[in-house]
Amino acid sequence: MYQVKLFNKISKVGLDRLDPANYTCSEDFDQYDAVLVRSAKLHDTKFPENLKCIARAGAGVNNIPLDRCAEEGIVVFNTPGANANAVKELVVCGLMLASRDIVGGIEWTKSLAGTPDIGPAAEKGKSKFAGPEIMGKRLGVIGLGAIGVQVANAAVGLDMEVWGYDPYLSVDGALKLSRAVKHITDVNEIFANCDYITLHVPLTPDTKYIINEDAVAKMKDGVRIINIARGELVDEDVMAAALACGKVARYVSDFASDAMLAQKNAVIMPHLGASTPESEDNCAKMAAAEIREFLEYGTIRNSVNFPNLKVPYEGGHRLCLIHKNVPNMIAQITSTLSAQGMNIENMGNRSRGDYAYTIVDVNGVPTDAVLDAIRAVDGMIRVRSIENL
Ligand SMILES: NC(=O)c1ccc[n+]([C@@H]2O[C@H](COP(=O)([O-])OP(=O)(O)OC[C@H]3O[C@@H](n4cnc5c(N)ncnc54)[C@H](O)[C@@H]3O)[C@@H](O)[C@H]2O)c1
Ligand SMILES: O=C(O)[C@H](O)COP(=O)(O)O
Repeated sequence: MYQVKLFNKISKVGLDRLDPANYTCSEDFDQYDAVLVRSAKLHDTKFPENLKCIARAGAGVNNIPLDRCAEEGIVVFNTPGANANAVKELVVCGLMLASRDIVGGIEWTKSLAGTPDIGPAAEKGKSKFAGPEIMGKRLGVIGLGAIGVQVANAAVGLDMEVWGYDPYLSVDGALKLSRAVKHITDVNEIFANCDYITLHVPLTPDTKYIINEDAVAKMKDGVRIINIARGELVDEDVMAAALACGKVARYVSDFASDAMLAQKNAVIMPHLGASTPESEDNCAKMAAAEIREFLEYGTIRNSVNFPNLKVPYEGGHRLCLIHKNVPNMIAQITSTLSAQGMNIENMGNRSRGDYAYTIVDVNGVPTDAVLDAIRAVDGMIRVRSIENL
């Protein structure tokens, strides 16, 4: 029986994919084999020794200590693209919120409740909330991954002129991107030329404060910025000053902070990007499938800290080995197994940065002595023997 610790509320549709005959899910476990999480911060969480994997039902993994997990042989997954449509829809809404003062207008209209002749009174005040159309304006999309591509294509459909920047654009992303999107290779061109800028990069040490004093100084007066990606991508001191002087006409963000809530021209939402039943279900289903494939077969799919690897199972007993990516590991694994009298029926190996993953199917159930001998190989991080495969 595998125990799955829930650090956030996870859609039932996903939890239902974890067969109760083999899995129990709870928020209360101290010992657990797997974690299901959304945005809960795990940096200060001490993980139990039996934790094997963490599945983030969502895209951003900045809430998870990826390096520590890699060192401890804990595989971290996310669910690429599973909430991209939900975010794209909120960004389209964000373009409108960044244009006309829709929120201010709604609040003001509410304040008229009970006013005699409310219709004409509302008409009289509406010009305060007017703003430009997006058609024909230039939108800069920074980050062309699952979300950025969808946002860029949707904005083309709304007759915007779209510029896109992503130095690591994948082949898949390029194939999905509308040909009408102008590919930009220097982010400063986006800063200098766009009327609207939307952020779709992960939060990493490289992207923190991508919107900083230099970037804002290059921007057009009255630029409108949408940030449904992460609050820390924007230096809020800089943004507060830019909003106060009108350099940035409006900032639409999905991340609350006192500094931004104090700004008249900031529209702040409570991290609503992925909060649709469809995307919550999609993310939870994908995350549950990743946990099952890993715990039951050793397959790694959509990991953010280990290589992906699937070895078709054709019989034998499966060993899953997480180790350092250093010379001689495979030779040591195979020679250790053969010294213990075991034959390798099938195997696969992939590496990623400092780490590697090997799946070995052997011709019998390894004894504790065999497992201990493999554990003793220099550079080995974790040895798991899959029972009942
Ligand atoms: N508000 C929400 O609820 C919500 C929901 C989903 C995702 N997000 C955020 O959006 C981010 C992006 O999500 P995604 O699903 O598109 O992820 P993704 O991994 O598919 O795309 C990220 C893209 O950013 C690119 N990138 C990385 N560094 C870059 C840089 N310095 N400049 C330009 N591009 C760079 C990558 O090459 C990749 O194509 C997530 O990491 C998360 O922080 C927020
Ligand atoms: O990175 C993500 O997927 C989003 O920020 C969604 O976070 P949530 O699952 O906490 O809504």
